[in-house]
Amino acid sequence: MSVSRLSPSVSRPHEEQASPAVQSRIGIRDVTLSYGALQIIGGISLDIAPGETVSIIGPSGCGKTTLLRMLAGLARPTTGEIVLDGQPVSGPSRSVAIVFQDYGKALLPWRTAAGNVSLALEARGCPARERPEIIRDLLAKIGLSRHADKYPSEMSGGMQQRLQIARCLAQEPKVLLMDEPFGALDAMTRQALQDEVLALTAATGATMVFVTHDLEEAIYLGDRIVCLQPNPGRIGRIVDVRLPKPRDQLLTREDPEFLRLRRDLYDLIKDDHQ
Ligand SMILES: Nc1ncnc2c1ncn2[C@@H]1O[C@H](COP(=O)(O)OP(=O)(O)OP(=O)(O)O)[C@@H](O)[C@H]1O
Repeated sequence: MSVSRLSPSVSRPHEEQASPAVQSRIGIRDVTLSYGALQIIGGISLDIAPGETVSIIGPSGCGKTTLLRMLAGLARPTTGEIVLDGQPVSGPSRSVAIVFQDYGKALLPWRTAAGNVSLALEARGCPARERPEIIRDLLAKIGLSRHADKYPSEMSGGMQQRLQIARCLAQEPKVLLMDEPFGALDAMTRQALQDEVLALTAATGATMVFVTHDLEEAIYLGDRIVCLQPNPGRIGRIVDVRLPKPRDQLLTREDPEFLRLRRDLYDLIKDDHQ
């Protein structure tokens, strides 16, 4: 499905568009996490609808990464459970992909761009004869067609991050978890990648949880924004983003609703820091 075929809609567009095949529902049920006596996450419950994008914001140390790691099956809740399509998450799964900010560490330096994407295909048992075409398509989608034979060290930060995203997409994840993936990139690259990720999740129907410190990014990408509060990490507020889709870097950011949300969230974050 091409993104341009998606009709613009307002409230909760993810529930109104035609459903692509791979959508997944996430349930976070009374989840706590403690390291020894220190409680990091204190009782979070949240349902994330199939195909929905939820942005997570909150002050440093409030547990955003920890929550994402639990969703990915990389950390276990101390109490409560995470449920993916009705099944408790008990460890990492190929249907859940995670993109970290630190793209340098996520890529294999001894493999080319094509080789790094191939890794995900190999892991999901994709036959060797089918891989070249899929790799070509994915690299084209993220604008790296001409760089297939380059090694990560020969690529810019933005290119490496796009490659990490392509590798995650090769996994054909039902759930895409992103932990400040664009934090280290310049503004133009960041906006281009925001649009690429939105287009790709719209096309595949993947459910996305996106952690960011950037309020505008949270609004631009999200169907909802979850604001976490610290000590221990818990949900302070959930904000619906009723902005038309597909989003547009100029029109969306000029929309009065966007500006209202930005002001609201700014006030909220400011209050949390006082
Ligand atoms: N393995 C660990 N052992 C002990 N404490 C930990 C561990 N991992 C994280 N923490 C603590 O848990 C808290 C939440 O960390 P987390 O990285 O989830 O926060 P965050 O909201 O993602 O922060 P930031 O915005 O700075 O990335 C922090 O106080 C951190 O020091």
